[in-house]
Amino acid sequence: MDYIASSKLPTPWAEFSIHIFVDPATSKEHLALTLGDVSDGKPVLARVHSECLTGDALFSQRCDCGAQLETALRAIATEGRGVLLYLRQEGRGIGLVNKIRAYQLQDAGADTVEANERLGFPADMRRYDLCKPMLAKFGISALRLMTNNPRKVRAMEKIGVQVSERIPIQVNRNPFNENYLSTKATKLGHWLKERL
Ligand SMILES: Nc1nc2c(ncn2[C@@H]2O[C@H](COP(=O)(O)OP(=O)(O)OP(=O)(O)O)[C@@H](O)[C@H]2O)c(=O)[nH]1
Ligand SMILES: [Zn+2]
Repeated sequence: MDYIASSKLPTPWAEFSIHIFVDPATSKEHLALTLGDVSDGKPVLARVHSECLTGDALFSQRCDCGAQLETALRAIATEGRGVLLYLRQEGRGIGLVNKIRAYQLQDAGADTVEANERLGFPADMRRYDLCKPMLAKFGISALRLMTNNPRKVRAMEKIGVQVSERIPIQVNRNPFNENYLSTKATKLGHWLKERL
């Protein structure tokens, strides 16, 4: 992972620093937002967020991504310290074209996992090994991770990033993402309570 540059990133909640990395293996650009002193060795409040153009930028209610992104940035701002990794693995790694194809299948009745499988993909193709060098750049080795995804916690521990605490991030359950969230719970093993 090649580190390229950093700048200020003012947001409605805090003035973050934004850092751009490029993965030479894929030429993908990945981002990190940091706030405060994250290099003091104490576990850092963190969100490891995979790109969802429709949810993060276009306000889609089909998923919970946009609300999770905002909630995570607000939480980091409130604490005055933290990191958000923004990984460009759209559609759980299948890319934007195939995610919209999967949505088309979902509109016809498939759930998110069945739709991926019908397109010839596993349910989740994401990789998290790139987080290690990104976090190392800021001297971060332990996280208080905001996630409901057990696979993400295991992946962090596998690459040698300690998860000292898992913080639930359940937001924006609505009629349009009810099935998406229940499929996460039943097929992907997410820790999700029935009601928010
Ligand atoms: N293939 C596919 N990907 C989807 C669908 N809905 C959302 N995504 C993608 O799912 C990913 C969501 O990533 P995260 O926000 O890290 O969520 P998560 O792995 O469920 O875990 P937490 O939110 O941390 O609990 C993004 O890459 C989205 O683009 C879908 O219906 N099909
Ligand atoms: Zn989404």
